[in-house]
Amino acid sequence: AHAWGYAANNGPDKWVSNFPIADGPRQSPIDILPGGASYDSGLKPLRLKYDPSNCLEILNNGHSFQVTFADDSDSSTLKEGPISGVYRLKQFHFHWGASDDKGSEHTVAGTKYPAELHLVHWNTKYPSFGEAASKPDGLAVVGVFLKIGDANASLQKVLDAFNDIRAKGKQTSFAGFDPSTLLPGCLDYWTYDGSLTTPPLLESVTWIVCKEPISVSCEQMAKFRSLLFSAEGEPECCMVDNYRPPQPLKGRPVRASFQ
Ligand SMILES: CN[C@H]1CN(c2cccc(OC)c2)S(=O)(=O)c2sc(S(N)(=O)=O)cc21
Ligand SMILES: [Zn+2]
Repeated sequence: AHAWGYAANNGPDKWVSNFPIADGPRQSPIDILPGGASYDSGLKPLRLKYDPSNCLEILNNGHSFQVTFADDSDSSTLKEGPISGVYRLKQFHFHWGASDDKGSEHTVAGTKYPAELHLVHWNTKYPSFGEAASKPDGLAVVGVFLKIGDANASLQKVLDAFNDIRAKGKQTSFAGFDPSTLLPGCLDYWTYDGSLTTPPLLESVTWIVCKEPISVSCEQMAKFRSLLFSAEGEPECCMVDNYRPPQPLKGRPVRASFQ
């Protein structure tokens, strides 16, 4: 069986054959309707504390690129917000389009952004990431939209590492990066119960989607699109449109931390 991807023959519409949960009750992403979200005054502000010394490496996994963090202590964590307990940062990655009119996974009243950042955290009530990944409260992913504007100096540090990871399977050390420099100034968010947006599509994610986007320049978007889905020695295939479209809400409430 060929591996999953984003092409016509192995893309989002085909995932259900190997991952039947693709048609499950709490799939992600979704189209967020601000008018349909209910303000919940009980929602706390997000409490994010990241230690740059936990930053380990950057790798091209053939679906996206990700920056991986050491998660053997509570030094890079997400607390409060809609969650209870302590969740540890495992990795962050992005999804983007072939052009600036698409690329995000979540949409806001149908609006697509050119890219979306995901910061993946796991619940330390479970012994490991792998254990947590299959539990209904196992993961918490903070989503941040990218919008075309000024060049983003913090993002540029990540893009400068791309020459070493152009092809699938390439990785290189990446140290001392503080992911909080990728967060918007305002941390107002929407939250709902969902899933991973890629196989295995596990329904274990508390989604926390920031209302305010961060900026990215056109030139920086071009750099994202210079990565390859393909491995060295294979026909080159540009890594673009690595996003799953919005999935049915199926009656789920979407709460807002702001009025
Ligand atoms: C390939 N992408 C996923 C890889 N991971 C995963 C998760 C659980 C189990 C597993 O294999 C058993 C792998 S992951 O947790 O790093 C995430 S987070 C995420 S998203 N876009 O919803 O934020 C997609 C993936
Ligand atoms: Zn993602």
